[in-house]
Amino acid sequence: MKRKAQTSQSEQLESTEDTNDARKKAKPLNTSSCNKSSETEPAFIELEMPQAQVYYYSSIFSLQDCESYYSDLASLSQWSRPVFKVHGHTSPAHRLTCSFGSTPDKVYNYSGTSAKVDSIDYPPSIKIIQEKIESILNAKFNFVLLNWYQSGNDYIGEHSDSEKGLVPQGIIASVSFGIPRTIIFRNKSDKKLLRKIILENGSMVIMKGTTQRFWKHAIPKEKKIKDGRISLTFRQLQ
Ligand SMILES: O=C(O)CCC(=O)C(=O)O
Ligand SMILES: [Fe+2]
Repeated sequence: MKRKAQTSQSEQLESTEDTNDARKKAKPLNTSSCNKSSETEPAFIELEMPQAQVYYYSSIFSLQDCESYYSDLASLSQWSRPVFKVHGHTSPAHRLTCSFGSTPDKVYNYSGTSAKVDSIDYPPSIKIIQEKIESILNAKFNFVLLNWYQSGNDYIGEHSDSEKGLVPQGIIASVSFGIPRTIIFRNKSDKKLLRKIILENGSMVIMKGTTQRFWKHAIPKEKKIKDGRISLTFRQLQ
């Protein structure tokens, strides 16, 4: 495997300007397939991305549930602002995070910091959300990292989620509540190859297989946005 392919979240301190520019240039959603919605299996679309497996489920939660989950999650006591240490520089993240895991020893290392389990007691709303997506995906998750972008000034820079500590080629499922935000995917070898989707309230995007190896992703700044978005990124840690 090429070293270049093994990039990690340490790249997230890159300038956001490129990514913002990318947001304007990226082709809107390209879909290669769409399944039919049913009670147990909601509709999803697969993005046309070489060497990646990315699927988008537009609304798996009702509007009413979305509102109540957003306010439950926003009132959690565990939110904090991570500080990244890269090459001797420290820099506070432009978002808040917190994490929950099945055992206290679960740690997700990234970008000179680590997401340690804040609690093994999952708040009831997170349990319900997790059960729902586990049944849709027929998969189990043992760790969830939450991101709270309080306005369009908050963002996550381009990165791929480190395979270290994650089940190789496992699933990362990101569930969104609140104001819609754009996610941009950029191919690592053909940097002009971009894809973007709007992550709507109550939606889920999943990345699996070789996605992290060949693509980066980012939630760029969108300065006009005044409202918040909370994402729950469910992960499979080893
Ligand atoms: O907010 C999101 O949906 C994505 C966050 C993300 O990429 C991450 O936590 O690694
Ligand atoms: Fe990520």
